Amino acid sequence: MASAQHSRSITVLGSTGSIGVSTLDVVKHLGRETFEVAALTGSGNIALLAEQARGFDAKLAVTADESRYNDLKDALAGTGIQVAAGRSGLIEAAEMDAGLVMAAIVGTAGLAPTLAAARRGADIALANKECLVSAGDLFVEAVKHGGGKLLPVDSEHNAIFQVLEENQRHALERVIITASGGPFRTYTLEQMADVTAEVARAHPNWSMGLKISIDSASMFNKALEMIEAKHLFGLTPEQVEVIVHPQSIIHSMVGYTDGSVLAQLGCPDMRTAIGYAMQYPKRASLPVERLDFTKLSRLDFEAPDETRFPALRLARLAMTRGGVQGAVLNGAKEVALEAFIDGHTGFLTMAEITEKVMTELSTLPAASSMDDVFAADTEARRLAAQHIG
Ligand SMILES: NC(=O)C1=CN([C@@H]2O[C@H](COP(=O)(O)OP(=O)(O)OC[C@H]3O[C@@H](n4cnc5c(N)ncnc54)[C@H](OP(=O)(O)O)[C@@H]3O)[C@@H](O)[C@H]2O)C=CC1
Ligand SMILES: CC(=O)[C@@H](O)[C@H](O)COP(=O)(O)O
Ligand SMILES: [Mn+2]
Repeated sequence: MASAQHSRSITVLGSTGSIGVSTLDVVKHLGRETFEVAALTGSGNIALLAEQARGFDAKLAVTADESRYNDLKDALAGTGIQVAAGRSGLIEAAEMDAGLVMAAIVGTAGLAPTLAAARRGADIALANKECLVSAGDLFVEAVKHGGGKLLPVDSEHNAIFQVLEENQRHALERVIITASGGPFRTYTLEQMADVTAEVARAHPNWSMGLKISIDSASMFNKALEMIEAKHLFGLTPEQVEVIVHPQSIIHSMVGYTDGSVLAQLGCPDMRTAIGYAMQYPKRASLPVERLDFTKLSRLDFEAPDETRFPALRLARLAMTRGGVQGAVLNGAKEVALEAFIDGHTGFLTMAEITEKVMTELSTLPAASSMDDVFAADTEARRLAAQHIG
């Protein structure tokens, strides 16, 4: 007799964002018998958060924005769904008893709640690359210590995770991370100098949140992903390669010592990576577009240009220096990115500011605890804000 399947409980941190919405779409597709929703968190988009909480029968809904607590409370009045707000609300959501937590808050704001989930032993489906960029091996250790699995969601890392067999790790030579090159792949530095956030956010292949879209345009997204790969897969900086692949069909590759290169391909739809992380080690059946090779005219590859996209060089510097340099790079970049979005600084200035701060904080000692990571992040933000003026 077939045994009844118990559904797994999932919490989605950042459910109102691009990854969050795709995650709930996968949850809906897989059905109640596969996943039930524990907690959902958002920030400013209260209407969507309340709609999701009702639709998925969540136990808890949290807005990160304390000033919106009453709005959320009103929107969920009479439903029996618990409501919370602010940093403590995010931690409450992360600490609820869900076996799987999708970490899809954008930026360093995602680190503390994701850590809380990791420490209590949840499996972490990790979209929030900033956790690994800032906290590096300390974050990996926290997940290991908690006893949960670390399941990469970022498309490139999910691709590597799909093709990297644990019993072949001894023969792993390199990972080759693909980069679309973003909307300014063919621009000169002069052309990039005057671009606006509105133009920079238009990614050629992926539909994503505002910040990661602009990071793709500056290739800071790829810079973060290089550092993310180093920590996720225990690589040396030299083992992390980047290749520009404008079509975003190959999501990344693994090169072995026998010369073999294994790749994962698919249409650019995050539900594939999300579904793989959610159902690992099984595979879900998902309603995503299938690759039609007869319609793919070509797959192109170009060497990355670190002069036009200095973020890549800064990532290599951060990886080589080690310690808290990832936190410094990311903290400074986040402040510069906000300033660019608000029209207070230029597109190219983002890398200039980040590099200045990395130079100023180049001798910070390695982190022995998360407090050191948060301190490095705070100091990088303070200096970046000073440079912006
Ligand atoms: N989008 C993508 O395809 C991919 C994204 N990623 C990574 O996943 C993460 C999420 O990206 P994405 O979904 O695009 O981002 P979005 O901007 O679309 O969504 C961000 C989510 O975080 C919430 N949020 C915003 N600010 C805060 C805060 N201060 N505290 C707590 N929650 C907050 C937002 O709430 P609200 O909207 O209600 O304000 C929203 O739920 C990022 O780290 C990104 O780099 C990685 C690979 C691909
Ligand atoms: C979908 C995803 O994982 C993004 O990180 C995407 O890869 C961005 O594309 P590029 O940074 O390569 O332009
Ligand atoms: Mn990615």
